[in-house]
Amino acid sequence: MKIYLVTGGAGFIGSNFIKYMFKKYKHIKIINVDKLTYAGNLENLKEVKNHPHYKFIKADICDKKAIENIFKANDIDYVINFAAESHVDRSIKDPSIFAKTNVLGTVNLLNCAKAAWETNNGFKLGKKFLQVSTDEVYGSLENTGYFTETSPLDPHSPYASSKASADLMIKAYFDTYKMPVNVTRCSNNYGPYQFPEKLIPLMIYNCLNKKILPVYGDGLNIRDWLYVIDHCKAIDLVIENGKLGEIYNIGGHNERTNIYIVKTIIQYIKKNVDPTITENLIKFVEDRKGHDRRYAIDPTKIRNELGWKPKTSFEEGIKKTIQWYLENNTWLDNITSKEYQDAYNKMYGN
Ligand SMILES: Cc1cn([C@H]2C[C@H](O)[C@@H](COP(=O)(O)OP(=O)(O)O[C@H]3O[C@H](CO)[C@@H](O)[C@H](O)[C@H]3O)O2)c(=O)[nH]c1=O
Repeated sequence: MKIYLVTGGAGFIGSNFIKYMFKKYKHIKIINVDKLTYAGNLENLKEVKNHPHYKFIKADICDKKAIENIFKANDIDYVINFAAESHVDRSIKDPSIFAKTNVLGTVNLLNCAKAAWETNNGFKLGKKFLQVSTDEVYGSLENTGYFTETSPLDPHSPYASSKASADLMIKAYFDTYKMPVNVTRCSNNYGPYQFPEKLIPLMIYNCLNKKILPVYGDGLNIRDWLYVIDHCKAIDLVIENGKLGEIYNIGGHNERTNIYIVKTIIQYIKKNVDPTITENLIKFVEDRKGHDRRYAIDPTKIRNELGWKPKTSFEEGIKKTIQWYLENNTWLDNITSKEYQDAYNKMYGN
């Protein structure tokens, strides 16, 4: 039975991944290591918490002893490193924790995996370390063009730079030690269980609560949106068939401006939930510092090499997502408790 060590599995993408994998495979074991920061929530995993092949360990990926012990106690086959500080605005306010978790945490995981997997004749067969990275490492595009795996690294925010640094450490472990690794670089994800600091869940939550919808700058920045389950499928394929040492870009050609996203959410909620909601809730606020203009992924490589293609269109995915937040308002209420409210009130008033 293959054993997966999933880090950050209590977060948005990690928890969706664990549930996806247990649905798809009967005979796998998953160990979920999560520090449970504000963005991690065991509620996200309630469906699998009693699964006989699932184990949760509360630990920080920077903690050498804790991670070493996991490798000593289990013959881990795959590491999927989701654990990261992921929010750009937070990184602009306080970069240090991004450098620590995203860079040093990754290096600690690499060292522990290397120690467990390396023999005198190279690495044990069948092992793999998959680093879950981001399209933000490529920087920003103007109106045309796409990021490919060979686009130069040009990160701008402390978050993006920390992820690019981690990617380069992965490269070093492949080039120097021939460690079995892959890097995936995905575009913006959305879907159930996303913490409401990111654009889509924040706008849904605020709209439902008739709060201001803060749009940065002119609202014309573009992101390439992918439904989270399509990302999970891509990661599974890269673990199974990705060529060692390779990078795979993941994206579904769903480019939308931020203002389009916000208006789509308003229209859906107005039509289906509360007819009194209007676009008057939109407030154009000060732009994010160093705000990247456009991200757009060229997914040709993963499509041609591994046969991946996204299943969920943006129109379908956004409806499913809004509907999920509507049906799970207790999840939202719990998660948007004190920390969120304090931050919101500080920025925009009550
Ligand atoms: C939170 C918020 C965001 N925005 C804008 C900023 C961006 O142009 C866009 C999306 O913002 P965010 O949801 O923070 O996502 P973004 O900065 O693109 O980064 C996300 O997508 C990346 C992948 O591209 C991931 O690596 C990051 O972890 C993830 O946070 O919406 C607003 O206009 N108002 C807001 O309140």
